Amino acid sequence: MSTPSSNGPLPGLPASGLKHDVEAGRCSTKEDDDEDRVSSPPGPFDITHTKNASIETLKRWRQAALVLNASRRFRYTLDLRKEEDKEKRRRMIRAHAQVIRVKGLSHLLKTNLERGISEDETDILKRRNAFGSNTYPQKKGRSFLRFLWEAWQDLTLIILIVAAAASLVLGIKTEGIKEGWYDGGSIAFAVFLVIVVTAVSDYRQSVQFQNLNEEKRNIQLEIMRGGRMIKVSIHDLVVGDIVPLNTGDQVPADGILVSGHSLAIDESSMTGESEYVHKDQKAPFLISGCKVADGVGTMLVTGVGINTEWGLLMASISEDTGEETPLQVRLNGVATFIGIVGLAVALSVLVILVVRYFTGNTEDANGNVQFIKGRTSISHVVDDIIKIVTIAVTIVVVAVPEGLPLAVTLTLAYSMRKMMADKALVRRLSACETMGSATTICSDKTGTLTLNQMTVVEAYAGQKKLDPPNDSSKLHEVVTSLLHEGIAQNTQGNVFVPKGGEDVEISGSPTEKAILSWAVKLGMKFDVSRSESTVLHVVPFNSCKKRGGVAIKRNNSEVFIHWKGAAELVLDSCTRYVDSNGQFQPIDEEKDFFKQAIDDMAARSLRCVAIACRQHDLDSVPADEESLDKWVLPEDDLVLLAIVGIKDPCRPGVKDAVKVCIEAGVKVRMVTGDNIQTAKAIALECGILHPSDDASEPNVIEGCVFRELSEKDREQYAKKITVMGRSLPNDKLLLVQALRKGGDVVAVTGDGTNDAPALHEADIGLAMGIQGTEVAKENADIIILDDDFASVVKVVRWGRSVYANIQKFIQFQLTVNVAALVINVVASISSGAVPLNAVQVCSSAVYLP
Ligand SMILES: Nc1ncnc2c1ncn2[C@@H]1O[C@H](COP(=O)(O)OP(=O)(O)OP(=O)(O)O)[C@@H](O)[C@H]1O
Ligand SMILES: [Ca+2]
Repeated sequence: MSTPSSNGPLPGLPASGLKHDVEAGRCSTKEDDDEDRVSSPPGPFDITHTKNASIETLKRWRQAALVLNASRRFRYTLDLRKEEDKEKRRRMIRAHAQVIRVKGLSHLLKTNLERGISEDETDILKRRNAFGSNTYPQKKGRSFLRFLWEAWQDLTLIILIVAAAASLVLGIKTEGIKEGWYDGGSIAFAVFLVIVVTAVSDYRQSVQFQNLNEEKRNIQLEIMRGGRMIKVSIHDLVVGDIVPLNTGDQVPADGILVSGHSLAIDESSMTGESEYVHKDQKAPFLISGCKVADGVGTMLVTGVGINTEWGLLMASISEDTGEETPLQVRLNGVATFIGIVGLAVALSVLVILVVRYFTGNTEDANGNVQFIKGRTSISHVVDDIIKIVTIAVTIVVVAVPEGLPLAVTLTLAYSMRKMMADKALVRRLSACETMGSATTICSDKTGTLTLNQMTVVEAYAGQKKLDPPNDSSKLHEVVTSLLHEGIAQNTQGNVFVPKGGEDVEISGSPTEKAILSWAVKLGMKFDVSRSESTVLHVVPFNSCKKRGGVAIKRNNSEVFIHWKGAAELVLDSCTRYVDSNGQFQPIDEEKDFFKQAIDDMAARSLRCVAIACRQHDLDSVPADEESLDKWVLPEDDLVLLAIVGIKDPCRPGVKDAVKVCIEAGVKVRMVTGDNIQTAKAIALECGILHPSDDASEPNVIEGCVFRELSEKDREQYAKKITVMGRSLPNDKLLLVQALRKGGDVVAVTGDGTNDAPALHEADIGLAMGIQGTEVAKENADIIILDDDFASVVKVVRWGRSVYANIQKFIQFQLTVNVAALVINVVASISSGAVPLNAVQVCSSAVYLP
């Protein structure tokens, strides 16, 4: 498509009049510009760069996207006769507009849409200087003084501060400056200690959370530079980069869609709209910070860092880490309650003692009545009353458990630090304590219990088993070429062959990588296979469908549809297979053979994927872009090409970790999207299931059975489920809901976008740090940085230690407080003196856990 600079005004032409705004340093669209032109302004690097322009531009762009259809339609609907004709033209132009727009932009940004920008450092540096880097200034957290100021604002401490002041005054008054300050001074010192320690602990926590957020934001992503996929930090992204988007990713910068299939974006973080927004040629603008809810695509980065709306938002908010955990809230309540009780008791004692004093019921050390009306001097009375008040103050001080809230804060901070050291990134402090009471863990299989390092170890192609699996010598060329075509085109992965003859680099999801590298060993030339046909439509793999497909048109105009997905499901849609002579044969008699092969592999814990294809009439392929985008690829009447068994070994350490859980009374359940047989085999391998266990329903269950149950039955079944296979994302959610209803405290681990609802619903959601998608992490309370199930167990352990520590401290604190209170009250009423004074009790109260 050439640059249509000479096309002149065209009716209904989308406002793709991209003009490079030299002042703003980026491209903008002129809304009511009827001329469609892509002007060629100076290159992107001789442009000055201003900050707010991108947002303006973005807004204008959004409007522009609306203009693409709405306003134009109004202008031209007046002439009804020509309407149909124009609509046709419009549709055609719209289809091309995207290409023009992206081409124009990529031209301006000196980006190759297929290969990305070059890997040359100076080029990247130039881009960074011209457009900024993809970072934004952090808003500073609260200062230490702020924490200090907040630390004393607590009812128990206020009571103590007042008591300290009263005690100081009374003490000095009765015993003189030299000895009278002891009581008041020691209370003040205890209060001071509590305030400082609380502030220091809170401050450290806030700094820690800030660092965590920093770490969380530093997302690693794969981008295309110089024709190869490379892994970079999100902060290293520059304008002009080509970034592939997959389900679950976060849009890393502002940009425009280059190409995509079924791409749905969750823009709720920016717009508050919970509906997913479909992105295609008509709405190609991608906003930084939003999440990919479904589909795949490729974007061209046009704005980074502070020049995006997301960047501005991030720079203007500071994460609030001041939330109190439920345990903190509860214990604060307890402390306040005890404080109030102490206050009430002290007041009653005060009243009783004063009444007894004035009614002549008290005696001094010599056994004389203290107060005789008309005889006792005023100064004597004042002295005696001060003594009584001192007793009351001491009772208050003794009763207030000022160390209690502090104990929780410190224990939580301690556990959190320990969890961090054990590779668990705590996003919500409350998760630390909730984790301690978890009664069950629902874990997914792939990546958590297994290593997620997949290799094809068995393969059936044509009618026979390949032994070794990458021996293609006995394969008929029809099978080989169909396989090559299907695998190369039907993938979200990539194969890069370095020019120097080094090892090929394969990127993509672990499953994709395994299949691609298998195909490479079978002799597939990725680039060649891809160039022999063009992709018409893609149905990206997702966990609901458990298969992914692609429609391609060969250079000789033949159309083929390739599918790849969960083996037994794809096999069900197959009616034919290719035999050893390259002939398509009906599958009927052989179906059992293939079924047996799948069961066999699954029983040996292999993940099975089937590859199949079918031919399609060129005539029945949707003609225009719009209906092509909505084309539902036929899934039936397939020809089976191959079934592969992929090994994904159990993590070392998982078996022990599961054992620890079981011994600690935490039930481990496996919920996986994989084949039930594979799931069972892995469950046996890592000790979730014992060979002696009953492996029938409902212990081992398929997702489809569970989802059909009534709500009540689900609750019954859920308790017994140990392994759930072939589950849909929603099944996991149903299980968590059922378990919670049954009274369990549920922890869920997950990595995929499909796990997000369950992670959110769980009492504690744990997302995987390496394989986990951004969506999963966003919905989790804790991120397991090394993806290892053993780390999950460590989190449980530290969570429990929070409870154990606090329990011990409460026992200690309450014993001291209640005992001291009772002794002092009884003694003060009976003898008019307190045996335990503030110095004694305060010093024990600030004993720190
Ligand atoms: N890229 C892919 N292309 C085609 N089929 C795939 C692909 N990835 C996985 N599969 C098939 O889909 C099945 C289930 O995938 P799904 O995403 O639901 O589970 P998972 O998330 O990988 O597993 P788990 O739930 O244990 O983490 C797999 O058993 C496999 O057969
Ligand atoms: Ca998963």
